[in-house]
Amino acid sequence: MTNEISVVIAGPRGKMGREAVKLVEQTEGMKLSAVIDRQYNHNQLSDLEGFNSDAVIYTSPEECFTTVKPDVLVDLTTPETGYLHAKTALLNGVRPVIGTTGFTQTELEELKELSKENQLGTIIAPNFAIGAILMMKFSQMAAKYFEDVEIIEMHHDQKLDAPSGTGLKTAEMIKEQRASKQQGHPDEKETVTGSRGGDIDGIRIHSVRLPGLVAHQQVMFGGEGQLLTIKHDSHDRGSFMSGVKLCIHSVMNLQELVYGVENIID
Ligand SMILES: NC(=O)C1=CN([C@@H]2O[C@H](COP(=O)(O)OP(=O)(O)OC[C@H]3O[C@@H](n4cnc5c(N)ncnc54)[C@H](OP(=O)(O)O)[C@@H]3O)[C@@H](O)[C@H]2O)C=CC1
Ligand SMILES: O=C(O)C1=N[C@H](C(=O)O)C[C@H](O)C1
Repeated sequence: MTNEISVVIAGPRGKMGREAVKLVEQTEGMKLSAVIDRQYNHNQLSDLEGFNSDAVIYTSPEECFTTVKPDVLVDLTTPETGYLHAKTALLNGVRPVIGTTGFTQTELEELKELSKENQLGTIIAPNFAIGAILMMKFSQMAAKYFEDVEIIEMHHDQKLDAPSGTGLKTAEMIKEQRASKQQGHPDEKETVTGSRGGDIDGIRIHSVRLPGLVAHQQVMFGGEGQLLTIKHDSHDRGSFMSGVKLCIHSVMNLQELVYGVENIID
């Protein structure tokens, strides 16, 4: 009989997945029981360069969950795959911790329902870094006093989704705080489509993608004669790992879906 949390990681060869594999392997009380990868079915992770874990690789999430029966799935893949993995996990008694971003509102709602029906915790974490979570919370606070705000999120050029999960969540949190407003001049016109960025209830959001970046965001509030900028930078993916660890522990005690790590740190 062991009290270890049995964890499966999907996307172990990815930039985040590699860090998460190290984290789980190095954390007392957690065991990396298997990984889900679209290649290398039934190999051991240690067959791949850079890994020394004896965790077995599965290409089929269903086979993985029914064979291994883990407690938690940590997904760090792509939007379509992450959604399928989360759904399959919930249907097989496994609690998802989802770092993957880019889910649609309908997908989020569906996972919320499934989580509730199965009384299994799920955490959807647009950003695991404590600094980014605070940036979102501070922005929500500031929105009470400044109604004009624009978000600039900046990421590496391999990112698939735009805007980022963090940018979207920041806008949603600000929206909860401020009255709806269309910003800028009422007659403004874009002479180049997209110049004013995305529009979330009047909040403008701009996505920058450049090699050399990791994950960065600034939230700019403008008022009479003043500008408030709230900014966060992740310079490397180690910044996300304490949040991943917290979520693996927290999801064990949840019976429903929680969207945003800010809801579990308080
Ligand atoms: N919540 C947070 O704090 C953070 C979230 N993220 C999010 O995590 C996700 C992963 O990011 P990152 O590690 O940078 O991305 P990478 O592209 O480096 O890694 C993605 C991994 O997913 C695998 N993958 C892709 N498609 C499939 C598929 N169809 N089935 C199974 N596996 C698949 C890839 O395998 P292959 O090599 O075969 O393509 C790869 O190993 C993104 O959604 C990103 O936005 C990132 C950082 C922080
Ligand atoms: O793809 C990334 O890299 C990141 N994705 C997340 C997001 O979409 O907000 C979190 C962080 O910004 C890094």
